[in-house]
Amino acid sequence: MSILIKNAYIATMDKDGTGEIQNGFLLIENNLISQIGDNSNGTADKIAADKGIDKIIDAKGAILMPGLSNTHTHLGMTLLRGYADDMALKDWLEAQIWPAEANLTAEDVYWGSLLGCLEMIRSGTTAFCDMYFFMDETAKAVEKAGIRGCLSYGMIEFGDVEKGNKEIAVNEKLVSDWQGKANGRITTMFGPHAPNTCSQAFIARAKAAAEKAGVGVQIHVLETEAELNYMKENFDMCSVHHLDAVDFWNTSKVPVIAAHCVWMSDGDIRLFAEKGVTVSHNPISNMKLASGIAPIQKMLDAGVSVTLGTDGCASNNTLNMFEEMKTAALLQKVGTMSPTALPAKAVVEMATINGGRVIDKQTGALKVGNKADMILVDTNKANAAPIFDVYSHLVYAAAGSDVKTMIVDGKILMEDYKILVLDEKEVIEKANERAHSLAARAQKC
Ligand SMILES: C[C@H]1O[C@@H](n2cnc3c(N)ncnc32)[C@H](O)[C@@H]1O
Ligand SMILES: [Zn+2]
Repeated sequence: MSILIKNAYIATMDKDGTGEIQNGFLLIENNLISQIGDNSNGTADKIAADKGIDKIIDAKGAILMPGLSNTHTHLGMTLLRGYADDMALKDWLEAQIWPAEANLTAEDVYWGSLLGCLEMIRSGTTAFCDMYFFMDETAKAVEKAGIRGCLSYGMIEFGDVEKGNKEIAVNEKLVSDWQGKANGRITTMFGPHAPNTCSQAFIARAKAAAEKAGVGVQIHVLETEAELNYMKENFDMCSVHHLDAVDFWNTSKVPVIAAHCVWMSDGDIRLFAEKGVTVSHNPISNMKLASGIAPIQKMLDAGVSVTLGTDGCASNNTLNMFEEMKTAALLQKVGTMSPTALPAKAVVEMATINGGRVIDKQTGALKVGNKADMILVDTNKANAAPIFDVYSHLVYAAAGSDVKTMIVDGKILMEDYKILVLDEKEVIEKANERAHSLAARAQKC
């Protein structure tokens, strides 16, 4: 299968390469990008005449860019969108979310995950990094929807060794069953939940298991001031140093993603930069739960690789990375009282190349040899006139609903706003049904 995209404004997001191409073309052969370049001399038409191309997309009036990577989700939780709002994290989890999740079934997570995939396709996310339960179901949804997913099982052990053994075994099975499946679109990680819900010994075990399996690890860390205080009271140090004591942040063997990182000290930031930890910044969730403002500009200045995530749909309440990009930029500016903090291009890099490469090294930028994961953003829109700077447009003016076409691993998932891989109506209906049934089981209704 070959796809030739022509007449596009291309934002390659290739940090060492091309940058932007005003009138560009891009050739996809099988699942890889095989050519990319300037089309002002009609190169695309010459390629089409020379080679038999299966599909030609005229992208005039659109921005072609890498698909967005959402590096922190709980996809099955999409069923809990709007289930409990306007609460602080601890209360929200303990009084509302965990009791609801105690009633989850595999079928709930399957339809919740498919709904999440649908929303991600519609709003430009080609890859995501997940931590949840019944992960076989999320894997099946990813397989069907055609996007890219890095899946971990959310392990909560609360210092119970027996429970810890079971949790590790479940995550190990996820890795052995799904790593590399769907032509490599599905990858896996280990997901110890957080330093205040899992013991230090358990988190160290999870890291060792990840290294043994050759997959990454992801964790929530320093999300709230309450976590920081709890760690200081109980261990006389913050979460970052508590885990550094067992060498958790060492990334020489496998990648480590730290979600939230709101309450990081300057020393914690230096340590993450030295160790090569990837941070997943979740500004909307942090604002909604009033967790605080992560020092993202400081992290970037220190050389930390920062990416963007939505968190679960119940604390956001969407999976829309365009909203996340705009919020990230605005929050950092108001948080530092500096309008130069987190400029637009840095935000787009967080959502594309930085996030992409932690999920799959061959994604996140449009360049020859990378996997063909990309989107077309429609600029035939009132909110897209005029465009003086493509990054400014993408962060401050574009909407997730401007995404008109998505290709993942060389396959078209949405073309001209039409979803080709899922029955949209069925997914929405079934997800609604499962959500209301879950709420009834959890005695919410
Ligand atoms: C994997 C586990 O993480 C929970 N979860 C969802 N959102 C957050 C958050 N912002 N912080 C911590 N845990 C969260 C899920 O509800 C699930 O219980
Ligand atoms: Zn989370």
